[in-house]
Amino acid sequence: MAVVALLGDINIDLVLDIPAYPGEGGEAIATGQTVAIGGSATNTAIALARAGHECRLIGRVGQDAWGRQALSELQKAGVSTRWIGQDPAEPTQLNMVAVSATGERTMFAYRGANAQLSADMIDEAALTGAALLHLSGYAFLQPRQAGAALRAIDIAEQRGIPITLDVPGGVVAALAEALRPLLSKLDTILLADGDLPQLLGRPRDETLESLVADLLEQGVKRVAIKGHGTDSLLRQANTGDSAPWFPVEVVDTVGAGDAFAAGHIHGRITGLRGVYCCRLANAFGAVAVTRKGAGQAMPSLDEVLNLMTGAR
Ligand SMILES: OC[C@H]1O[C@H](O)[C@H](O)[C@@H]1O
Repeated sequence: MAVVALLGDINIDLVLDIPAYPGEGGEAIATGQTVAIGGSATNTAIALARAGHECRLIGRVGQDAWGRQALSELQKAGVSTRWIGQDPAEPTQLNMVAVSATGERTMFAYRGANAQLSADMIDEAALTGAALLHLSGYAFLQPRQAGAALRAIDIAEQRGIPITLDVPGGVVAALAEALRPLLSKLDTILLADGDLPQLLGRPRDETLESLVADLLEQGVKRVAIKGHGTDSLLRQANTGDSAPWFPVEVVDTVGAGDAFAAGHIHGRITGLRGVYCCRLANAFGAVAVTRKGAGQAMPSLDEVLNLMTGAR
């Protein structure tokens, strides 16, 4: 198995179950709650570690109980915490996540220690021997953390390490300006089709094919379009692959995109063809949505393979 370096948020998610999203100014009574580890890059790291890869997570937590819980859960999942700093001034990021009965989520975040990761904190050793560097788009929301992500990208580029970037749902408007100059550096970008126009600053009615073609012209080598109830796609310069979504019962979509990214990365670093990367990504995502929470909902490889082969 391979070494994967990942950079992004390390959070504690407080997930509240609500019957339906009440709309602005409305009120909802929670019917249940879960407190567990989350953060987009963190979730992907947990899924890849469960698939047997050596995952080195680069990030920052607070010197507090949430930070200690996060480090302990990461270690239990087999993720290396050697490159995670403990910030003396800022708390670990706490995310309030409201999940409705249909599994859709709304998040409220205080970024805390994550946003304190800076370029000078990036230790080149974290990328030594890495088959891939994976970044979460959330890392580009705050200038200091974005500087750290850019430093990691520079190191990866110098060493010829492929870079993957996940664009989380709901934040593309805030990220587009920061992400556009990076496109030519990416091996793979993973995003939802609905986020493409905003990422590229193009009209909403433009076809998916022309938007993907634009991304490829800008130098991204592979564009992975997340399916959720629909086919997922993988486009490269001369080829395109797709795979159908798995019809599972959706309990909670938090972390689904992170699991999807893990499936693609697992396929990529184990040398699988594009169509199998798509299938794996769908299966990782599908298992994740059948369970509550993010980090703890990340699937094992056995669960993924059972879903793909129809085993019970
Ligand atoms: O992608 C899901 C993650 O995004 C947010 O950062 C939450 O922490 C959650 O775990």
